[in-house]
Amino acid sequence: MYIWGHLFSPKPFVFNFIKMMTAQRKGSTTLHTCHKCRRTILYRCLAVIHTCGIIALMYHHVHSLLTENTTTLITSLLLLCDVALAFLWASTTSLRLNPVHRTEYPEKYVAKPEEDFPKLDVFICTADPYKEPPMMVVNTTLSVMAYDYPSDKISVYVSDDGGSSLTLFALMEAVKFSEHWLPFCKKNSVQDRSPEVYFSSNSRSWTEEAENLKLRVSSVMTNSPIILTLDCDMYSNNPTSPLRALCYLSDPNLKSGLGFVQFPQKFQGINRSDIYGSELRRPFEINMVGYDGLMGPIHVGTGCFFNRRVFFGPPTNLILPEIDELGPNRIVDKHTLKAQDVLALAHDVAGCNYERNTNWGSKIGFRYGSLVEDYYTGFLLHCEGWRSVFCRPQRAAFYGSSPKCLTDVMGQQMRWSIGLLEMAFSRYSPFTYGFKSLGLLTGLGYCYYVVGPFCSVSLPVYGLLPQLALIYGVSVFPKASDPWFWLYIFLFVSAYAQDLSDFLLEGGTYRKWWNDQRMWVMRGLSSFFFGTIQFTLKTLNLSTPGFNVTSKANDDEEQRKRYEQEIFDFGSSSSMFLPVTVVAVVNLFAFVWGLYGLYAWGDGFVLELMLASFAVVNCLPIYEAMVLRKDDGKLPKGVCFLAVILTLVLIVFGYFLFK
Ligand SMILES: O=c1ccn([C@@H]2O[C@H](COP(=O)(O)OP(=O)(O)O[C@H]3O[C@H](CO)[C@@H](O)[C@H](O)[C@H]3O)[C@@H](O)[C@H]2O)c(=O)[nH]1
Repeated sequence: MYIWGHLFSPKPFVFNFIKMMTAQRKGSTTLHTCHKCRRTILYRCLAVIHTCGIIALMYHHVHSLLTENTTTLITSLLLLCDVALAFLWASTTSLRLNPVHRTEYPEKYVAKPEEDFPKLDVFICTADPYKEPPMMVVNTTLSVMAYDYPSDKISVYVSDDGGSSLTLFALMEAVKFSEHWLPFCKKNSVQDRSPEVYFSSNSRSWTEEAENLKLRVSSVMTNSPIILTLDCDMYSNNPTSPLRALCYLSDPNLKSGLGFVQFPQKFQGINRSDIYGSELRRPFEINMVGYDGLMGPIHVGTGCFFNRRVFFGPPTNLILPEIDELGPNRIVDKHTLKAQDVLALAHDVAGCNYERNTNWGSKIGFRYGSLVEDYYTGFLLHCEGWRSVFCRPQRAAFYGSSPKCLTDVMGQQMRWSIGLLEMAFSRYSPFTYGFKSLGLLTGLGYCYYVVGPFCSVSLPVYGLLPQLALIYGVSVFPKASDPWFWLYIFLFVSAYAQDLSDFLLEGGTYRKWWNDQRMWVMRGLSSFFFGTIQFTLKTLNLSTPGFNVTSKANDDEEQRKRYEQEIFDFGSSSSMFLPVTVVAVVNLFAFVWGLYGLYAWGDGFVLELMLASFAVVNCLPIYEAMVLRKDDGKLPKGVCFLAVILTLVLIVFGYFLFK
């Protein structure tokens, strides 16, 4: 672990941007404001109507089960899937009932005396110099060191789980460079403080263990009351972020119970219509404003300013660590920083075996037990009674890099789904734990993520069963002349319309929404599907899924071109896409067959046909990658061949099910 920051000579800090804004806002002393989103009333009304629709659908299923003997298995399967989807809808809706938007006024903070600027420890983690190029780590480090904040109060702790000499060397060079870079940025009011971004801009104008170690070492050396956690690729894009966080963390009305201020994750280099849904707008922005009106946003691992006290028990019950030097309230004299005994202790608490027989990871610090340690830790902190705040300045606070290859996107989501399943089946499952302390809406909101992998059951059923039924002329949905037909239409339109409006109201576009909803289905049929299998194998002790670091490097020129041209890249190891390819082929077959059937069977299969046509439109990139493309990003012949074989097997299986 390397430590930089206030080891440099302190430079006077200049708040040009802030001074400018101060002139505009003299008078009021409020550091932040919060207002409810205007859509709230409409959303609440829609929630009531949609709930009635879901109850009616359940009644319809149960009634069919009791009265129609022939389709018991099919109706039971559809009922099961609808229960999972209804729960997913309910958990999303809990986040639509009280969304809020906040504004903070960092320009007012600057008027405060210097002692009101608490010390800030920044934790940056890296693990793999191939997937996370050292220059990326350097840029992130320099960008936070150049915050509009007293330099002598910032300490940066970088941990490298890969132990790379190259990363170490790059950081040592960065230290030398920072002596020029920091004064330059502040003197010239540069806003892009990641050198890479600044120089490329034409305007010129596992981790939680890696985390607890930094928590202890920083306790010994600086013990700053505020901690910022960052992934190595998340550079600072807004130098006022610490002051914005302080607008909340220093507020006497909030401060005793405020655990953390979470900024959204934003990504650079995403193509125009975001074909892989990489902006992750729903988890990182839409849902966050919903959580913010309840107990506060979930923790998403990076871009988060913590109150150090949050790691030592509930707000009303301080849990002290095993040695006094690690306590959150101890004041460290900066002159002792380089003392031999301090360094020796820092070395000691960083040891691999230090945590044995202690509360680290269970009652104090970041919590162990899931591959989504951020979500897990945030959940337990909220259960302890801590609150959080979502801070989304107009100029994005941080930018990171998102995977640009579909296989990497799916790999990352698969890891998340395994982590979420670990949580779902743990003692601290959001399904069963915490409702009492969190309240119904926040509790349901936390379930939103853990219920996601369970939809990997609903999607194949909805992607295959009605289509196979259509092929054999068996109807599983009501006919167009049946009044229940309109219930299905209503539920589909209502759910999708709400999803679209969420997206548009939080700054998305129609094209991005379309791609995002397609990725939701693709994730369900690949990442979540294989994640569930991996989790099952892990539970049976047959495999141990690890933390496969997401690649942030993008060296493949052809792949980069395809991404920029918005062409799907299925990569070479495409077995991950077998289930979704099978679903694509079955739906195409059912769609063509259903069109013919429309003449032969009349209006009996309108819903089945609509479903198949919706799937076909969504699967257009898959058909293209199977048949029309010749480049390296196409679906390999082996996967296409297997998909066709499996489709035939399913059609034969359908014969026994429906005939
Ligand atoms: O053994 C490890 C593995 C990862 N990392 C670092 O952890 C960070 C996140 O890893 P990444 O591969 O980028 O994971 P993502 O899935 O892209 O990250 C999201 O999801 C993770 C798991 O929920 C969170 O830890 C992250 O903060 C969050 O941004 C990176 O800086 C890595 O260098 C380590 O330090 N040690």
